Amino acid sequence: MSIQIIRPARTLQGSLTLPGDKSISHRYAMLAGLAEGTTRLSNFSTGADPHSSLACMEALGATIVKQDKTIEITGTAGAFRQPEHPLDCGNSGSTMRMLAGLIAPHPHTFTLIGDHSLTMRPMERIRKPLSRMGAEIHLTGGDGAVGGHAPMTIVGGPLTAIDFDTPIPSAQVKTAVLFAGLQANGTTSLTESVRTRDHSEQALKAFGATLTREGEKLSIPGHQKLKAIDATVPGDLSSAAFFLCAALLFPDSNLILDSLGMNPTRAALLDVITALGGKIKVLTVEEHHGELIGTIQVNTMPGGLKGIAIAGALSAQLIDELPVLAAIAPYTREGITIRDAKELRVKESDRIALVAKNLKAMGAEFTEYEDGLSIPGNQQLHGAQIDSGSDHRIAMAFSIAALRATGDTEIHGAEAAAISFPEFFTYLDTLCLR
Ligand SMILES: O=C(O)C1=C[C@@H](OP(=O)(O)O)[C@@H](O)[C@H](O)C1
Ligand SMILES: C=C(OP(=O)(O)O)C(=O)O
Repeated sequence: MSIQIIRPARTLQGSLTLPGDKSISHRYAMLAGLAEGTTRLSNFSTGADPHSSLACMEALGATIVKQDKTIEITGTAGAFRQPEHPLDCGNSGSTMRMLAGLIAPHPHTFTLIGDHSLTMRPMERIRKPLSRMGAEIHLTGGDGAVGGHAPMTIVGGPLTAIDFDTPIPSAQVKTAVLFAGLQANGTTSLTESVRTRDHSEQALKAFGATLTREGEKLSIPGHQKLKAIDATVPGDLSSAAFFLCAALLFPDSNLILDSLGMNPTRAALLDVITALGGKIKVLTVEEHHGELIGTIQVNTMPGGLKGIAIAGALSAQLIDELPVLAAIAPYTREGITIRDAKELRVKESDRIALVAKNLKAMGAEFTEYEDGLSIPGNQQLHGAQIDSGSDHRIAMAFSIAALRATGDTEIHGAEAAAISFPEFFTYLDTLCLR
């Protein structure tokens, strides 16, 4: 396990191009693997998770050529092969859940495995709709709080369209159903309880699929064929979140981020940054395959950080950014409250418990709830030993809290950052002035 030492900083300045978005990279990798022809993707995510998706595509018969951040994927033209070994999804919930929907219509038996963390995560949420469509899915366990989990076996075959109402807000569950519906008999419809990130809808259209939305109802006809694309993956806003929050901590910070993904279903963080007292200037914005890509400049307004209450749909839309928002909450004036975020307990770690443990280590006061945290403002944190719990977002979130603490902070298990953002510590060092 590696330890990274973070020293307090004086301010944060510079400009960055972020590596490609993790969510979009997964989807492009999977749809390219199913499509006919060779897809060329530049600025593909450098995180380990989307590379787990690529490895699964290779095991299913796609040909992958990697050259730095450019990836060429020659697809299977709709016919995945029987893999020789279990499909290893590593640490990636996105890979396991979305892949399940993609492969379930194929006439093979698939075993999906993952690391210790992924093996603890709930999979019943995708088993339910996919088995309603006719897939035979066996999960492990099922009695504990999490319910059935990996290893998962899928006995694939022809599927039938369903009408599905998503009980929990999850873009991964939505995607599993859409990817299965794309290849099923009939038209599959899906209504979301909360509108989650729409990268799958945009990606499906980019690869040539038909998909419609009427109000909150999405419909996808089955038996559709996909065609390869050329695309550039926008910079990852959830990775940018760490530097955006760091910029808020210092009065004279100045941060420019270019080629950044700004999909409106993903960009709630930009509104939160503004509400907290950050000033965001959008310098450019363009659209590519349905995704907005822009350049933004972030500064702080005089008067310090306000506070915010995050609840309801906003919690779902900000789900991956909540750990870093919680980590900077003590430095705000009014504090930050996060509710309706129970999902955080079943991510790569129990993120509510780990945020609480690490805030406490740094000397903060807070209240922990089953579905969130309330963290008062006007608190000075001190350097501490941070436990990442092998969770990338926890390792990075507390590196940001450390920038305004008194004394140095040790991030234990810092290597976890590579799951989504291997360059994180190098970029942080470049941007921080001490
Ligand atoms: O669809 C996606 O790419 C993701 C959806 C979210 O998970 P859920 O679908 O479980 O909410 C998020 O936490 C994850 O990092 C990526
Ligand atoms: C929850 C995350 O990813 P996944 O569900 O794909 O493991 C994340 O990146 O924070």
